[in-house]
Amino acid sequence: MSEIDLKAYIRDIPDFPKPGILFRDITPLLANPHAFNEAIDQMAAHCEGKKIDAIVAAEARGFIFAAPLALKLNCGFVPVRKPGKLPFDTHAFHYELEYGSDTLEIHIDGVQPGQNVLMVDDLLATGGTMKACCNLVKRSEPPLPAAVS
Ligand SMILES: O=P(O)(O)OC[C@H]1O[C@H](OP(=O)(O)OP(=O)(O)O)[C@H](O)[C@@H]1O
Ligand SMILES: Nc1ncnc2[nH]cnc12
Repeated sequence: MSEIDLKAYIRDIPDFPKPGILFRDITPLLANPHAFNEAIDQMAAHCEGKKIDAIVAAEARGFIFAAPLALKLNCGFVPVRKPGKLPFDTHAFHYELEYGSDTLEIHIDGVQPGQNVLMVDDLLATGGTMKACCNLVKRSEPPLPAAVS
């Protein structure tokens, strides 16, 4: 059992970036290697006994947790990025955020059919980013070829 209270490393900033938003600032946690490591360990503990082939995460803050977790779980890391950043063919999904809207993209071959995928992010607010990532992964599964007999 850890002695580290991870919540103590998350700073609340009222009215950022807009009035009415309580921003959960994770930079104090990232600045402390013990707290950061503990956060990754706790995420990994949730995955114990599960077969995970790939982690999908959205830039930018999702990457911070997804990359070390992928190494720890010995699985692949599939980036979801803002438009125009991925060089190969992409699927795109438009979604609403707590303070705006955005589009995210994934490479069409980022996730292979049949893979067990873990979605990772630093935080859920409306859940819009997570939902967008789920939609992108669903679209990555090419339809099954028609069956003939
Ligand atoms: O549940 P939601 O309402 O979707 O909000 C959570 C998302 O918002 C933040 O990302 P943001 O788009 O601000 O980008 P950033 O990671 O580049 O800061 C955060 O890192 C999550 O991905
Ligand atoms: N309240 C919040 N704090 C930090 N990041 C966010 N992304 C979306 N909503 C957020």
